[in-house]
Amino acid sequence: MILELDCGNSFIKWRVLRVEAGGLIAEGVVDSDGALVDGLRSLKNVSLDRCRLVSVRTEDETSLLIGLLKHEFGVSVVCAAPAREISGVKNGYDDYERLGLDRWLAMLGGFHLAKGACLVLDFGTAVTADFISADGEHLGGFICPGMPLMRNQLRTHTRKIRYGDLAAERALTSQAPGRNTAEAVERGCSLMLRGFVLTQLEMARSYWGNDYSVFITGGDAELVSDIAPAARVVSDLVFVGLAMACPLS
Ligand SMILES: Nc1ncnc2c1ncn2[C@@H]1O[C@H](COP(=O)(O)OP(=O)(O)OP(=O)(O)O)[C@@H](O)[C@H]1O
Ligand SMILES: CC(C)(CO)[C@@H](O)C(=O)NCCC(=O)O
Ligand SMILES: [K+]
Repeated sequence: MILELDCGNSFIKWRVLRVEAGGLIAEGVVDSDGALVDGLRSLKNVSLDRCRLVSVRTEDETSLLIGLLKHEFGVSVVCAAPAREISGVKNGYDDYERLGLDRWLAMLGGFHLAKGACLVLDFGTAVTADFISADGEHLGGFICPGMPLMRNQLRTHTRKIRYGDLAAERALTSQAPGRNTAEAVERGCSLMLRGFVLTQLEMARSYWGNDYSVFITGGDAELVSDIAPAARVVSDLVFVGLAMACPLS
């Protein structure tokens, strides 16, 4: 069985697949290396042989996790690495090694599924947009704060913006102007993301007319998916790209 990991800035998304049929055996989201090991240990009838992972964490943090996985489960680990070109997608950064690997893999996955021009939007801790033309050329992208960062900046830099998780969750059941702090902040930030999506769609249309696909991924995808009805929400887009960048040899 193969363990796949997407190590983001706040969470580690993991899943276990059967090697032959590629069938999903288990999956989860955890907030620490320790919680990952505990989660994997608790699985019944699972024996891990190999692991492939992508990380946007520091080299030290990633090495620590790889060491832990080797020690705990005896797996061999392959790590996605920066590349100038994979599967017809050409990295558009001036310095290709600087492009976030989660963005790169989501782009590979998107272009593979679209078989044409595409816009890839990821709503995680950070929000990213990337444009890939029909010939696989990465035109570049955008990075801005995601929902958790926007919310926390407001909390950190004001005295009186304070509310709990339950209020936050309740606030997001509507888009109407807020009548309390939680509603005002949660809906305000949600509208920032939705406005961002509309701007990206406009830009894509200016490049490609109607001839492009949109992919939305990341933990907060559901906050914006209805603003782009033609978009495909693909929660495992990074894993699609991970399999392309790190095929089982
Ligand atoms: N099951 C879940 N577990 C954790 N976060 C979730 C879940 N479902 C939705 N979210 C939301 O997703 C966001 C985090 O997104 P995601 O997990 O894609 O990225 P991340 O690992 O934090 O960051 P990065 O963009 O660096 O990969 C948070 O705002 C969180 O509230
Ligand atoms: C932008 C994030 C944080 C999104 O997860 C990640 O892709 C990253 O750390 N990227 C490096 C910077 C860049 O892509 O230009
Ligand atoms: K991500």
